Amino acid sequence: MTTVLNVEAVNRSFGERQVLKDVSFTVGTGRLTGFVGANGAGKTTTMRIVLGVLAADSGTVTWRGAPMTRAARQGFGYMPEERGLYPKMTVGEQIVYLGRLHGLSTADAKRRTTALLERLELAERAGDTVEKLSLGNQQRAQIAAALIHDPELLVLDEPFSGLDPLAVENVLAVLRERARDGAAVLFSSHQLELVERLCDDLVIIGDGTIRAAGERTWLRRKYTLPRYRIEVDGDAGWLRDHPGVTLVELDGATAVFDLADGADEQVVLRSALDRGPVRAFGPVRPTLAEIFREVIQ
Ligand SMILES: Nc1ncnc2c1ncn2[C@@H]1O[C@H](COP(=O)(O)OP(=O)(O)OP(=O)(O)O)[C@@H](O)[C@H]1O
Repeated sequence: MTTVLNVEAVNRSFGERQVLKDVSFTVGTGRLTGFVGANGAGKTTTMRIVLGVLAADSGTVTWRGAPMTRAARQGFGYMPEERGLYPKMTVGEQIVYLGRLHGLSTADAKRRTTALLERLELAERAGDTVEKLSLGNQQRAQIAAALIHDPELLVLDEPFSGLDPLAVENVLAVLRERARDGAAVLFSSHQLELVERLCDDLVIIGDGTIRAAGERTWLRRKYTLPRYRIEVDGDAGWLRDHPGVTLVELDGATAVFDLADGADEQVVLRSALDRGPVRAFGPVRPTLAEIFREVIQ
């Protein structure tokens, strides 16, 4: 991965209220980076600053190691929170028009629009005005608008909200293709299960402060408690009296337990094997929702 976007020590206030406090994180090429946080945590404000729609009070945003320029931003794709397509223009015309604004020839813009609408399963709606589309299809049209010029950086504010599960899969596949082709993708979402499933990297913001950031698998390991799950034949109740073990859950043959500092899970496994077959044994990794709850406290 190559880090291309670097947000460093960004602060921003509205009136007396500081809504971003020393916000720092990076976004790399070829990766999907999920930006998660509660309502009002500062996601949209951060994205607007990255896109230059809003100025930071202090701090820097660099692109490929250099200060952000207007030219660099022209190569970005942005799907803002307040969706901005013209309601009375047809979807096809609108995407072609946006492609032209980004410097594409008419022929190229048309060719790309056809391919993109096809890929987003919106080809049949190309001749419809935006106001006639369902909300989910309007959303897909917005995504097409952000993608028409093959942006190097895609910044999407809640791209999955309001999409049905099949549309989520479709949009997700499209974003993955873009990442695979070398784009950097940053998107915000409230849907933690979704973010957990699809992101390579995560940035968690709470009350204007970055609470955790990094590779998803690394974050999950980092926040893993010394917690284990075991499944045996018969009853696992004997674990209750095992040194170093605190039972969290016991359901017949299955148990979840925490280990005291310095205790060795292999000792517990051996004790279990001494009693009979062990069907499953391993660490319990926290879900993103659990990490989120922990770091947002
Ligand atoms: N133009 C503005 N003027 C005053 N306050 C603002 C402005 N824009 C945002 N805020 C405040 O800044 C805080 C952060 O808002 P922001 O929209 O960045 O959060 P968010 O994480 O995107 O939330 P949501 O998930 O609800 O969209 C909020 O308290 C919001 O009310």
